[in-house]
Amino acid sequence: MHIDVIASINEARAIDLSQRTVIVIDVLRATSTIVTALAHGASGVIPVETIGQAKQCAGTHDLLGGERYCKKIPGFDLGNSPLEYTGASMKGKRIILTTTNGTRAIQKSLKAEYIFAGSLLNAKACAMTALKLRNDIALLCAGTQDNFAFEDGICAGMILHEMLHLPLPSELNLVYNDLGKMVLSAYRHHQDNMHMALMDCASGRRLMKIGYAQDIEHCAQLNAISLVPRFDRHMMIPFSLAI
Ligand SMILES: O=C(O)[C@H](CS(=O)(=O)O)OP(=O)(O)O
Ligand SMILES: [Mg+2]
Repeated sequence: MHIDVIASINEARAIDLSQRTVIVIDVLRATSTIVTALAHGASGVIPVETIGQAKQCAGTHDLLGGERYCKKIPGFDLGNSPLEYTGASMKGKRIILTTTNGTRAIQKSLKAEYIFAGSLLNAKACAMTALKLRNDIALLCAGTQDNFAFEDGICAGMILHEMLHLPLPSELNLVYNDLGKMVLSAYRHHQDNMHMALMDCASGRRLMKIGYAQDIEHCAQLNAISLVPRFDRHMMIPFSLAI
C-alpha cells in the first residue's frame, strides 16, 4: 500500500487521487474544528470554498461558520475556532464552513474515493480507518496559502507513525514517499511537546498574536477524539464502515 504525503493543495494537482483514500489535514484550524464539531453532536459540516457559496447553502436552521484572515466573517454565527464548536449548542446542528485553506483542500480532493478530515485530535482513528479500506492513501496537508505548513506536516507524520504501530497483516507492506520519511521523524522529535511545537510555528504564532492561544492548546491534543469525519454527499459526517 502506497502512502504519499502531499505538501500543499498546489502539489495535489500533480497526483491522481481517484481510487485513493485522502486524509485532508489542516490542524490550525479547519479539520480540528470539523472533528470537534462532530464530536460534540453536530449533524454535519458542509465545507465550501467561498463566502457566497456558504450563504447560498445555509438553510434557516443551519449555522454559518468560517474565517478570513483568521477572523470570523461578518454576519456569520461562528468563526474557525474549534472551541466555538463545543458544548450542547452543537447538538443536531448542520454547519456550513468556509476557511482559507482547509475547506479548499477538501474541495480539491473530490476525485478521491474516500475523503477524511484528519488532525492531531483524531490521528490514530484516521490511521486505522484508512488502512482498513486498503486503498492507496494520500495525506494532503492543506498548508497556508499554497505553502507547506509545519503543523499539517507534523500531523501527517503522526498519522504515518500510528499506521506503522498498528498490527498489520503480513501481506500489507506500507511504502511511503520521501516527504513521509521527513514528517515521520519530525513528528517523533516533537511528539512529547506538541503544544510547544505548535506555538512556535508560523500559523501558531499568527493565531497567538490575535488571541487564539487556547485554540492551539486544543488542537495540540493527541488522539483525544476517535471519530473520523468523512466527506459524503457534500457534507462531512462521522464515518462508519457499516455505511
Ligand atoms: O483560521 C485559520 O486557522 C486559518 C486561517 S490562516 O490561514 O491562518 O489565515 O484557516 P485554515 O483554513 O483553518 O487554515
Ligand atoms: Mg491551516
